[in-house]
Amino acid sequence: AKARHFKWEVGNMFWSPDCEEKVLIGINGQFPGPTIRAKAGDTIVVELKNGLHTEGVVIHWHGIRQIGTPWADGTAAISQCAIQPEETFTYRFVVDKPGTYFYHGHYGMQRAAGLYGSLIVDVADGEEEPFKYDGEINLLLSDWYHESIYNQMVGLSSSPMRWIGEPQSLLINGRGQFNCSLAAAHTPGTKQCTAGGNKHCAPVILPVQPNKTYRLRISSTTSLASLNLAIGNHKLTVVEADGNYVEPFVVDDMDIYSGDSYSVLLTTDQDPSSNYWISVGVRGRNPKTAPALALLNYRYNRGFNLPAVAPPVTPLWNDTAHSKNFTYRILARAGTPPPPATSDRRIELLNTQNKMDGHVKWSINNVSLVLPATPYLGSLKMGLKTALTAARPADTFGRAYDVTRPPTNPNTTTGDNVYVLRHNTTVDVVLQNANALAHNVSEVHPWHLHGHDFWVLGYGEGAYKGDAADAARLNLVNPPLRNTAVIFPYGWTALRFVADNPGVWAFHCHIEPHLHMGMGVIFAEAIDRVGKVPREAVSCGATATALMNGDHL
Ligand SMILES: O=C1O[C@H]([C@@H](O)CO)C(O)=C1O
Repeated sequence: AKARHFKWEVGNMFWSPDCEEKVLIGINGQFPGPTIRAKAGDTIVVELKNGLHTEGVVIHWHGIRQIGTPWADGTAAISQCAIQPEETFTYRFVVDKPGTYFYHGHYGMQRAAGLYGSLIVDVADGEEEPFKYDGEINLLLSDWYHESIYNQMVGLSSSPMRWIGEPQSLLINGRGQFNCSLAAAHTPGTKQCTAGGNKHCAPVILPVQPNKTYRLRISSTTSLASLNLAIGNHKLTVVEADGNYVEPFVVDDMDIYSGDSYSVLLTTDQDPSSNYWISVGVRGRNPKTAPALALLNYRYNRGFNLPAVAPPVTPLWNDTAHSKNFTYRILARAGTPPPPATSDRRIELLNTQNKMDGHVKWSINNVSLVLPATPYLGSLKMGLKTALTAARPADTFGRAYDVTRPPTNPNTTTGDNVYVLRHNTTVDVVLQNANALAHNVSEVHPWHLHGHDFWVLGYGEGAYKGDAADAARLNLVNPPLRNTAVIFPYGWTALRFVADNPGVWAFHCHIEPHLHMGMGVIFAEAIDRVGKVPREAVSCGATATALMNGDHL
């Protein structure tokens, strides 16, 4: 294992991801940010300089558990103080497990401003992946809005709320099409996009050799959109999800929610005289965004040789049965550690869209998450009295709540939503979906846990009752290990994890506007066992004051 050093500077820059020039947040003048490639067991060292003019920044290493380094998790107000303009913070952490990961901003809505990139961990020297392939292709998926994140945040926080709406384009490796289609010949009413030369928005062309097997690494850092990916004529064999091997299964198309990552194997066994479409479309919300297209370029065809046939059609956005069919097929590969047979605590989290003084919020057991001025990791480690508000949030919600209807009295409060977890306890979380404020609306929410993988024990329809029928829906034999799991409309999802990583960890809906509107909780885990927090992580707010007054970390 070795240490891999990176010197990065985050900055605003003009960029045209879909050929419309906007300002986004890039790294070292690149968008998306540089890809980190490492081997399992390596230490990653990123010296991150904040080159933004007037705001803080942090970077979260999505899927990396940060075992023993909770201060490097990159969550503003949770694990560290935001890095101020011109300041440098050094992230130092071990990538312990091979897999497909990514990194992104975790302060306000900076992820949606383009602050993201890929993080790929290969097996350690001398180890082998449990499947074979000849080459690799990386697909980092995102969605893109033409309105700045500042407009978006003000709109979401206003009364009445101004919703951000659907994205203007979907991006593949930071490139998308707006107001034109690569497949205009098959898409009535659209203009043909051109080859693009070296423009930021030049279409993605992925060269492959015939009769080989490729590992496609696919991850989604979308702000809002749930995606579906398909490749014309080709089947996909799913082998990895969120840095964990899954029992291989074959699909024609796959759903990818924000926060998910996958590896799929693709064999280039089709007619080599043609190129093939890679199509990424919207699921789960009535789409207003055109699919993003890229080209699988069989050598030695010209790269910009458009397929004669239409791109694969994205399944209907509200075909939830299709989504469930895909998700339920994801099971742990043989050899994955099974979950403990029982748990020590069950936390049931009812997700509701809600109102507060005319503002629209998302709340969890009727409390909407608000982050504090002083990050939790420092304030809890230093034992500051002001770290937590008086009441701990509830472990359950009223069984009488009707999840099939809008809230009868939409009236939420805000709170810190900090759940205190005891070291090495096994925790079950049941995420309960419900009807939103409007009638007959219940949305998909991908929940992401920091600091851990969890086993996805099962899914159910309607209200979770915790009875024998619900228990029978749980898989304790080969549930997949993941860090992101979806709750389907009007349904529930049950997770299990072991609280074996002291730190303060966010657990939240990965939809950027929903987190902004309060859709998350915090797990404060075995704080007394957290190691020495670096000063740079706590040099703000009440922890800075305490340090000046001679308190110790
Ligand atoms: O949080 C949300 O708000 C809007 C809508 O419910 C109100 O405009 C929407 O689609 C969300 O996901």
